[in-house]
Amino acid sequence: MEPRDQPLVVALRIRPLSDTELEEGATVIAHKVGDQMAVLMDPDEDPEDTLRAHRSREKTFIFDTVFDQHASQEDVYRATTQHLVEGVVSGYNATVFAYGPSGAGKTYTMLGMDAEPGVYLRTLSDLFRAIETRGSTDWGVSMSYLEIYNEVIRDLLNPSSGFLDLREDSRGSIQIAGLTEVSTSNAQEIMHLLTKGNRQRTQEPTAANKTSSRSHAVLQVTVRQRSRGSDLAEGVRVGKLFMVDLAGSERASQTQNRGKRRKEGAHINRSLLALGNCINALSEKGGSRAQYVNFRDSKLTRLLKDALGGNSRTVMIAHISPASTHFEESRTTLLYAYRAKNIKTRVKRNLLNVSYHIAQYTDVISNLRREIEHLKSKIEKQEEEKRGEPGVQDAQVRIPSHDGEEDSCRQMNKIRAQLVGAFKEQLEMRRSLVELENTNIELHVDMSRHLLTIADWEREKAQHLVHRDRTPEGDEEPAEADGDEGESVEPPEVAVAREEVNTLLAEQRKAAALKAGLERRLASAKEKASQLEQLLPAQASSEDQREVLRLLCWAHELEAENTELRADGLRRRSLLWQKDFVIRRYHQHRRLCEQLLRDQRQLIEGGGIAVPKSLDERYGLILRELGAGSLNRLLLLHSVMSSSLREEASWDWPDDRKDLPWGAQFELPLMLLEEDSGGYTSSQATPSKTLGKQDSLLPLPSLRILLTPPAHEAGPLSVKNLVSKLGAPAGLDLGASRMAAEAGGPALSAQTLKEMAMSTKSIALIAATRRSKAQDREGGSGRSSLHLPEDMAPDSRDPSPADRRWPHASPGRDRSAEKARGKLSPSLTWSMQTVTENPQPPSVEHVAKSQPPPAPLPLTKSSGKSFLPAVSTASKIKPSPSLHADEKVLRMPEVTFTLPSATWQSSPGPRRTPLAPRDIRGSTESGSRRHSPVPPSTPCKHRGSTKRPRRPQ
Ligand SMILES: Nc1ncnc2c1ncn2[C@@H]1O[C@H](COP(=O)(O)OP(=O)(O)OP(=O)(O)O)[C@@H](O)[C@H]1O
Repeated sequence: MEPRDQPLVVALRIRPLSDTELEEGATVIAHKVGDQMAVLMDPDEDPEDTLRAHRSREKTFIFDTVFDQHASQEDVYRATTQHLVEGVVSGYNATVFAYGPSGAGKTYTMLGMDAEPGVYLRTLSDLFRAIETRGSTDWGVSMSYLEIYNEVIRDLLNPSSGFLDLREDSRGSIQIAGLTEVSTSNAQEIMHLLTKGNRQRTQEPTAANKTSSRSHAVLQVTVRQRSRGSDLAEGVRVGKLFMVDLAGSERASQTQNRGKRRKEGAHINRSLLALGNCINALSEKGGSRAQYVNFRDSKLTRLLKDALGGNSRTVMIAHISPASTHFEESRTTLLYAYRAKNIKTRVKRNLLNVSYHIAQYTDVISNLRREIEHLKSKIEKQEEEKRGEPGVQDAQVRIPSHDGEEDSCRQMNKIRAQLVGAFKEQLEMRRSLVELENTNIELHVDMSRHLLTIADWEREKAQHLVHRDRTPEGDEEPAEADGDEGESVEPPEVAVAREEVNTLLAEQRKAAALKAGLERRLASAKEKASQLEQLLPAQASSEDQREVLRLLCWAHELEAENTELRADGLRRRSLLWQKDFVIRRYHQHRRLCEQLLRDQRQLIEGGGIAVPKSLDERYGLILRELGAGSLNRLLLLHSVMSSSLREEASWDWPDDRKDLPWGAQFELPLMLLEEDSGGYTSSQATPSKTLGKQDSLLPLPSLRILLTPPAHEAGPLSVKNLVSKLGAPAGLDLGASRMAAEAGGPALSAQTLKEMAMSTKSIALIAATRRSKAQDREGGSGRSSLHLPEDMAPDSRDPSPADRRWPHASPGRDRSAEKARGKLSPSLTWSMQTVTENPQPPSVEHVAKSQPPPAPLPLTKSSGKSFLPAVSTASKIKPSPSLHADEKVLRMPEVTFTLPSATWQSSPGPRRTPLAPRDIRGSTESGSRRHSPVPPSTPCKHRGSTKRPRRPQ
C-alpha cells in the first residue's frame, strides 16, 4: 500500500429532512443520482416548468460515493472508512473528516446514536478485530480526545486540565503537552470514554441545530505494534487514526448568530479555510509541482499535519441537508468538497468531441423506439391470439391447476415487481449517463476556455520574443527597448488555467471511467430485464401478461421521451457554448486587426509615407470608429443577447413568436459607407474629437426583425459584393464576422445564417421583455413604444415625426427629426430566406407565397455536425437604396427591434397602411404591396411548418 499515491476520497451524505424543515415547508433539492452523483436543484426554479430546466443554478457533482437519506450508518462506514483500518494496523496514518454546515449530520455520522452507532465505534470495532486476527504480535491501542474551540485546545477526557499547548518536537511531529492518552483494549471502552468526553464538548443551540457542536473534535487512536521477541526499539510500528468531527462550516452571514456565536464562527471558518488551503497545497505537492504547505495557519491544521502530510489515507465525508431552505450552505459545501476531491491529477490531452456524444443519444433514442415497437407488436400479437382462440378467453385455462389462481397471481406479482425494479434501475442509470454527459460537456467547454487563455499567452510570449529580437538592430522603439521587461513572466491566470486544465483532464478521465462502468451495468441490467421478460410465463393468465407488457411499454416510452428531452437540451447547450467560444475567437481577431491598423498608421505617419487620399480617409474613419467604441458596444450587446439566450435556453416562446426567428428577416449592424451629402448628411463626418456628441449619435445598437422584406428593395446583392463594397466589419458580431471572413467567397454560408438566426432569437427575446416592461411603465395603456422603421415605406425619408418612436430613446425623442439633421443612419436589411433573384420589388403576397416559412428546428441530427435547421445558402442580401451611394463616410447604422406580437399596438403613421396578420401570412386579401412592420393585432403565425421540438407536458 502506498498512501502517498492515494487520492483524497470524498463522500457526500445527504441527511433526511428534519421535522423543523418540514414545518418550514422546505422541499428536497439535493438528490442522489446513481452511486456517485449528487444533483443540487435550484429552489427558485419552478419544478413544473420543464422547459426552463436549464435556466436554473442546478448543479451536478460527482464524488467517490454519495449517500442519501436511505443510507444506513453501516453503509456509510463500509464505503468510507472500513478500508482505512488495515492501513492503521499496518502502521500508517489515516484521517476521516466530517465536514458540512451546522446541523447537516456530521456528529450523527461520526458518533451516531446508541441504536445506530457511527463511524467511531464501527472503526474501532474493526480495528480491534483486525488486531485480534494478527495474534502473533504485541499490540497497544490508546486514544485521546480533544476539541479545538476558539483556537484553543481542550482535553475532552480531562477537561479540568485547562488549555493545552501544541508543540513541535525536534523531528517536526506535533505533540500536545498534557493530553490524556488512555490505553484501551476494546471498542466499547473507547465508546464509553467518547460519550463521556462528548458531554464536555462545547455545544450551543444555534438556529440550525439545537445541539450544535461549536468546536472541532479530534479523536486520535494510536495503534502500536511490536513483533514478539524482537528488539523493542526496532520492532515498533505506530499507526494513527484521526477521526475529526469538524464544527459547522456555515458562513456568519448565513446564520443569525450574534456576539459570542459570531466570534466562534470566525474561528471556525479560519481553521476550515486553513484546512482547505492545506488540502489544496498538498494536492499540488503530490502532483508535478512542489508547493509550500502552510500548516501553521491554525491549530487544526498543525495538529493534523502528520495525518495530512505524511503517510495518511484521508477521507472526507461532506454533509448537507436536502432542504431547499439550506440551498446556499449546501452549495458552498458541495463546491468545497468538490475542490478537495480534485487533488492529484496527471495531465493528458483528452479533448472530446461534443457532437460525438450527442450522436450517442440519438442512438439511445432510436434503440428505445425500436424496443417500444417490438413490445407493442408483442401486445398486439397476444391480443390477436386471444381473439383467435375463443376457448382461451378464460385465463384460468392456462393456469396450472395444482396451485390455482392465487398462486398464479402471486407469481405474476412477483415477476411484475422484479420487472419494475429492473426498469427503475435502468432508468436511474440512463439518467446518470445523461448527467454524466452534461458534466462531460461542461468539462470540455471549460477546458477549451482555459486552453484559449494559455494559447493567448503563448502567442503574446512569441510576439514579445519577436519584438525583442527586432529591437536591438532597428532603433524604431528605443524607449521600449530600454524598458524591456526581461523574460516574460507567466501571469497568474495562465498558471491557474494550466492547473485547471490538469484538473479538468482528471475529471474527464474520472467521468469516462464512471461512464464505462455505468454502461456496463446498464448492459447487464438490460440483460436481466430481458431474461425476466422471457420468464413471463405461460402459467399466468393472458390478462396479466398484457398488463406487464403494457407496463414495459409505458416505462420505455417515458424513458425515451426523457432521454430525448435531455439530449435536446444538451444539443442546445453545446451550440451555445460553441458559439460563445467562437465569439471569443473573433473578438481576439478583431483586437488584432485594430492593433494592426494602428501600427500601420503609425508606420505611415512616422515614415512620412504618402498614401492615396481615399485610403487616408478610410484610415481616419476606422480609427474614429474605434475611438467611438461602437464595436465594443456591439460586442456588449452580443454578450447580453448570448446570456439572455442561455437563460432562455428552453426557448419556450409564445405561439405567436416561436417561428419568427427562423423565418424572419433581420438586420445586423454593419459599418456602412455613406455619402456625406444630400439627405444622408452624416454627423460622423465630424471628426471623433466630439466624442460626447458622437455617443449621442450612436445609440445602443439594436436589431430589427421583419417578417417580409421592404417593399422598395432595389434587388438582391450577393454577400461577396456587399462585403467587398462595404468593407469587412471585423468583430462586429458572429454573423458580421462571418461575413467578413467570407468577403472573398460566395454568399453567406448556411452556418453563418444559422448563427445569425440564433442571435436574432435572443434579440427578439430581449426586445419582447423590454417592450412588456415599457408597457407596464406606461400604465398598461396598451400603447407600446413600437417604432416604424423609416425604410419600410417609399416616403420613409420624410417621415412624420409624430409617427416615430425608438425603443431605446427617451419617450420624447423624435427620431425622424434627428435623421433629418443627419444624425441617424439608414439601415441594411437582408433576408434569411431563400429569395429568387428578382430585380423588381416583390409584393407582400408574392414574398409570402414564394417564401414559405423555413423548416422548423429538427430534432434529428443533421449532417452530423449541427442540429440547427438547414438554411439556404442561396440567401441574398438586399440593400436599402442608400447603399448605392458613394462610399465616403464610414458609419455605424442604428438598428432597431420590430417584433410582431398579439400584445403590441402602435399608432401607424398617416402614410402607412398597417399590415394585417394575414398579409404577413401572404393572404391575397391584402391590397398593400408595401411592407409594413406594423405588428398584427392578433398573434401572427407563419403558415407551413412551424413546429418546434415537441416537448412532453
Ligand atoms: N442521516 C441521518 N439520519 C437521521 N437523522 C439525522 C441524520 N443526520 C443527522 N440527523 C439528525 O439531524 C440533527 C443534526 O445532526 P448533527 O448534530 O449530527 O449535525 P452536525 O452537522 O453535527 O451539526 P453541528 O455542526 O451544529 O454540530 C440531529 O438531530 C441528528 O440526529
